[in-house]
Amino acid sequence: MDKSLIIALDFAEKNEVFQFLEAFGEEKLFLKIGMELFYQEGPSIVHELKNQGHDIFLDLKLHDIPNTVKSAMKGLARLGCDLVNVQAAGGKEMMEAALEGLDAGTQSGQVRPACIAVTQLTSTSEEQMKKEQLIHVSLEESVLHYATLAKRAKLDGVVCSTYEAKPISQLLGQSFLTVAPGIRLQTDDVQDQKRVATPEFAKSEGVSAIVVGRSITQSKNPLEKYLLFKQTWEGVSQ
Ligand SMILES: O=c1ccn([C@@H]2O[C@H](COP(=O)(O)O)[C@@H](O)[C@H]2O)c(=O)[nH]1
Repeated sequence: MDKSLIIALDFAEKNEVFQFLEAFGEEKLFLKIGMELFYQEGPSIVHELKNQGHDIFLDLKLHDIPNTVKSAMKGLARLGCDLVNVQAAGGKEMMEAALEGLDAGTQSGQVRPACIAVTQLTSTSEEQMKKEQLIHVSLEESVLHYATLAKRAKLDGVVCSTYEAKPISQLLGQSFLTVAPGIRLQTDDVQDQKRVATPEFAKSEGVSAIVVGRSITQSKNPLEKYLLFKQTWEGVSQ
């Protein structure tokens, strides 16, 4: 998990996914399945990609009453994904219930999926947060508050932007995961993202894993673009 480059497979159907993956040959990837793909294809897409040897982040951002989240997580644990998530705004009790569900659904001999909490979406600016969520502290304080709740609930880490990763690690320790979407190369379009950073900056801030979607998936040459991200993120030349 540490220092992973996670590709967000925001596609409408599995044919597009398999066509996209063809360019990567036998390379084992860390893939993120989000709402768009999961709601169309269901659990079978997780099984198919796991069977190909990829690691899976199932990004469904659960947010409901504790009992519902616990039951849902029990089912998700059975899918065998590696990483799942909840919305920290659901509260500590809900996050604890998520872990109980994951523990209950994890088969013997398998490892429980890691569970992280979304703090403030990377598409949210401080101005929006204050105006629309009526949160009257800085965005960083809000993220640190949610991260602290997640840590108290014994989650494995959080989804945050690159800008909050270092303060989170300083406050909650290096082993508490910081997974950062909103990653772009300098020349990429930021689209709907607000708190955006380059992979170089994410690396310098000690982010645990970066999530990259459209900059790779909508590129004319996805493999070439992936390798560019990978080189700057991992510092490995291909
Ligand atoms: O705060 C968050 C939480 C999740 N995401 C997800 O990450 C990817 C980012 O895609 P890009 O195309 O690179 O912008 C996407 O699947 C989001 O659902 C996020 O962006 N921010």
